[in-house]
Amino acid sequence: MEQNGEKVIEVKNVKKVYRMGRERILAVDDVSFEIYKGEFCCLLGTSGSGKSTLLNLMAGIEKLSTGQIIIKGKNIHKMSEKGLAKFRQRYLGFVFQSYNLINSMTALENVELPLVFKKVRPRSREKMAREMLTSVGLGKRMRHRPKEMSGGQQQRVGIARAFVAKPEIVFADEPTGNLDTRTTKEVMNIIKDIAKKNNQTIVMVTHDRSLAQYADKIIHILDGKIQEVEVVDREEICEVNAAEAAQQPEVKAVTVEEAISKLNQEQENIKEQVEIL
Ligand SMILES: Nc1ncnc2c1ncn2[C@@H]1O[C@H](COP(=O)(O)OP(=O)(O)OP(=O)(O)O)[C@@H](O)[C@H]1O
Repeated sequence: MEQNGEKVIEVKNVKKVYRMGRERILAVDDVSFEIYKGEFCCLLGTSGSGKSTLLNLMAGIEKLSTGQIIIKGKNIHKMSEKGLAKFRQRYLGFVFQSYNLINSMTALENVELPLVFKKVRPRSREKMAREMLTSVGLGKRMRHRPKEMSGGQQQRVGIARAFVAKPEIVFADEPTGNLDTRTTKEVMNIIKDIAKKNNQTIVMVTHDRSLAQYADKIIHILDGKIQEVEVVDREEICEVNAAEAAQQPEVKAVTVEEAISKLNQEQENIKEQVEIL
């Protein structure tokens, strides 16, 4: 189908090969597509189909083997590391399945983080972060740390952090993968509403067919290849009919090893934030 508007992302004949000793894994196999400004695009496929690899290539987190990825007219894989980091700060936001919040920081401080990297002044960045947290319904949770919030609330902090600097494009990798059905709906609606209001482009990876109903474009991936591109007529989209039974929270004992591993993960998260944001 012909589409009008500004092409914000062009993926051209992209391949990604991983080498594991003598084994060669073709994770993304000659993929081409375009995403337009303001589109909500969903990369849909089963586990191991190559969705996350493709998203990471589009976000410049992974290096491609061949092909081109053009974002806002710029070939991102030709940029220097510094140039790419600046480009990400300016144009891109990220939402992760495991939230990737910094546990030692409050919700407010987590949301302020991209603005710190953008060198926004403290007073303005606090105001922006407060407004963003209020808009995702967390006006009363600003001083809470991630562990003092539910999974859905943590992901709302993750969304506030991804959108606070008003990036043109937000990449989301299984953003509701750890949430129950009711919270998934809330989180998806928040992402969709904020993006529509500001004409932001969303690229979301999921294996969950029911989430594709939020998208304008669904790219079906199988074995690293595009099977089909569906451009959805928004008027025809109907509400998900999924069961709303909230899951029972899991009670789990934590061993000393698990606690140490969590602390190490925390360090990794901070490092990752600094690299990505
Ligand atoms: N760093 C890596 N090194 C080697 N192989 C990898 C690496 N990352 C991914 N792969 C392989 O590439 C293929 C695609 O993986 P990818 O994570 O992109 O799939 P996915 O569709 O996102 O799966 P899931 O939904 O389970 O996350 C898989 O066969 C995977 O084993």
